[in-house]
Amino acid sequence: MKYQSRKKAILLLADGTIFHGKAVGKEGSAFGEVCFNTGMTGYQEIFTDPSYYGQLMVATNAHIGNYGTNEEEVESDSIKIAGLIVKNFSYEYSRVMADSSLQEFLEKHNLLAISDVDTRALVSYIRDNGAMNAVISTEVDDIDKLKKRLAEVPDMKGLELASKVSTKEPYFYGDPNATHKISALDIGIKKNILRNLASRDAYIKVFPYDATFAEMSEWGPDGYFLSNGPGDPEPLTQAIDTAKEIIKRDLPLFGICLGHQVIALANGISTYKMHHGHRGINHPVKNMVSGKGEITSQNHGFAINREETEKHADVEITHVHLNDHTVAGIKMKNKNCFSVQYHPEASPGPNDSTYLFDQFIENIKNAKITA
Ligand SMILES: NC(=O)CC[C@H](N)C(=O)O
Repeated sequence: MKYQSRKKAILLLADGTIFHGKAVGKEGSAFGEVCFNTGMTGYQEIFTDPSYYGQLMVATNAHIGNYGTNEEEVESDSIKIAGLIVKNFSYEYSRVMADSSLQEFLEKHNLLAISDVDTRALVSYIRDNGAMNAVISTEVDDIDKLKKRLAEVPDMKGLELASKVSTKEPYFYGDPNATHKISALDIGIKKNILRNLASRDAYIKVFPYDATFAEMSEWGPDGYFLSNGPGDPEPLTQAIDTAKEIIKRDLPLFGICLGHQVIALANGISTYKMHHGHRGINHPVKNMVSGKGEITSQNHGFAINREETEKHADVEITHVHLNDHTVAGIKMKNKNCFSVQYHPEASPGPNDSTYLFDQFIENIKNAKITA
């Protein structure tokens, strides 16, 4: 499509600020919470990551689309972001492994994207003013109408979204003859987590977001996993109860991101909405046990309360985010339970934290020995 022929588009923030751009292809309006990701690569994985459900994603990388898309590089079966905001959109692409252009991929999934936005100014605006609801739209002639519709979009704080992305029915993943059986609660699970578990000799049964402990334990799993996912963790009352039941019985439990927040809530530690969150693939984390640094992939807008965690008798902080000293990982002192706020299954990398999957499998093996 010719640059000149593209329709005008805007990004309107909830505080009334407007950024100008052009429609990439499709016309219309898309609403959500605006957030930015600083990763230089991995756009297709980001768009399909269920944790982004309900969010308008700004890519800080100045060129998006230039390496096309590949059917296999998805974290779920559809695009989960609510809309896309970029600086330069590449209609052309070049990569041996690519099977289509990003434009075709967006069209197939019916996603609204706008380009030619001053994303550097936009990102520093979000950094200064915090994450907020916004709309991207080609309906630029009636801003007041857009403002009214935007005012009706619910706040991310308090929003339960896991039910929108979770599987409706339980399903199995991996080799049925694998050594370890794991029950995973799908509150927005990424495919690469399942790949990481299955590649460590595990067979996984994935359950809907509201599965009870009785349902998850019925097939006799060796360990339990709580996934990443979108929205505020606090309204996930059933998931929190299920976590409590697993913890009470001291069964092997591992949680990632939203799953980590659910484990904290199950321990009575509160969560809060961050100013603008962490989204990128170069976030520095310190492992407080080994003293080593890890470069990690992150994607979260909520975090667990650090003071409450420090004071907690049964919970220990194992990982800290080095930019803002928020809690990046915990373990329970006398239970077989640990979790991280970041993404050890990062794809594309970094792969510094994949040892956490090995640790989970070790925990499962040890529990089998002592059982
Ligand atoms: N990646 C995730 O699991 C994100 C968890 C949660 N929705 C948050 O924004 O903090």
